[in-house]
Amino acid sequence: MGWAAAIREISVTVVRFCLIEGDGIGPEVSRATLRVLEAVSKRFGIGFEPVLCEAGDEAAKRRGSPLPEETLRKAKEIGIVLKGPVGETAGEVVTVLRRELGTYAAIRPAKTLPGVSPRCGKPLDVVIVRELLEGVYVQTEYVDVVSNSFAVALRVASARETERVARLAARIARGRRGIVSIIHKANVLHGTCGLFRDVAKRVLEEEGVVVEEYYVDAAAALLVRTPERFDVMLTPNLFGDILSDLAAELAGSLGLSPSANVGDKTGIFEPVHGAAFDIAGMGIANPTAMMLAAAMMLDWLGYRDAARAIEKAIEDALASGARTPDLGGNLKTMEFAEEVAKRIEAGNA
Ligand SMILES: NC(=O)c1ccc[n+]([C@@H]2O[C@H](COP(=O)([O-])OP(=O)(O)OC[C@H]3O[C@@H](n4cnc5c(N)ncnc54)[C@H](O)[C@@H]3O)[C@@H](O)[C@H]2O)c1
Ligand SMILES: CC(C)[C@H](C(=O)O)[C@@H](O)C(=O)O
Repeated sequence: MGWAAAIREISVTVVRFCLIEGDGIGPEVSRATLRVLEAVSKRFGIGFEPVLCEAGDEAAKRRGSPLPEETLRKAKEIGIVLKGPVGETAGEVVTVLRRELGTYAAIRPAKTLPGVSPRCGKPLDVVIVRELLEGVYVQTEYVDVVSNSFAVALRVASARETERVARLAARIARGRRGIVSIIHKANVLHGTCGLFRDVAKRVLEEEGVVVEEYYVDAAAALLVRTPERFDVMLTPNLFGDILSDLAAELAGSLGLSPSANVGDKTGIFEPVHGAAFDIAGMGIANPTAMMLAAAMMLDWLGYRDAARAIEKAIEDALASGARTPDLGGNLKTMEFAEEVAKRIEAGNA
């Protein structure tokens, strides 16, 4: 995907990572992704050492906590997490992991892949760069417990976090069309969105990329009407959450988009989608987003060829007509995984 070179360049022979399978379809897309990593291992000789860590709704039932102490300790010690979606406890797992590992930006590509019909009639190819530690995600809320009729949430924006996520967006943009669209709502939220817009604009101009800005409501409409006008979209936390689901679905399916949540030396790689309880246990979930999350992990670690092989095998499988029901096909999750894995093993992806 060409974004990682600017972030980190390390070389390891065995990739040790925490694997959180999660809830709902999480274990299904995780198993499919492990099959693809097995193929990568055969083809490229990279060793993988997934350290199974529990987190999510099931962990809460079994261990009394959605994010057991042991999981948090291992995640911080290893610093690399590949995770499936968790369920209703996401607010106690995902947001805490992001804060504890200091992953300040979510890089969320949404791209219409070969043979996939975009939902808006036009292909989409955008990267959402989402600030990931601030906004309302500081999760500081006050409820008037006496009347139970009033609640207030804190929203945080700092120059420091805005600046580093903007510098990352600029680096990503330089490897693409050189344009960053700042998404905000500074016409109403003069303080928080105003700061985000002003700091981001200054930094992006310093970085020498073309800067555009859009109010988030219009950006949502324009993403559907004229997706080609966007390339890299830099967003505050909550807007990025919403727009990345929209972009993934417009590109073809929520099952297609990965997220690389990166810190200075830590990374959490996950699909954008959730636990999809409505289809869990049916073996029909699209594992592409989680496979692409694994590809982003490899890219970030410096294994460009292996990452590209996963992307190419997915593209080739889709182009050949292999697809899961969300894309109008009838393949099961593991059948699609086999289509991808065999292309990697054969060496023609
Ligand atoms: N990062 C995370 O761990 C994460 C992210 C989002 C939601 N969640 C959690 O997931 C649970 C369900 O959330 P939701 O229903 O709002 O959103 P969702 O993303 O799970 O599902 C929305 C719709 O998209 C479909 N879908 C999602 N992923 C798919 C895939 N890979 N293949 C095919 N179809 C797919 C689902 O079937 C559903 O119709 C909630 O408990 C939520 O808290 C977790
Ligand atoms: C589940 C939730 C905590 C999470 C978020 O809001 O960030 C999810 O929607 C995402 O996009 O990763």
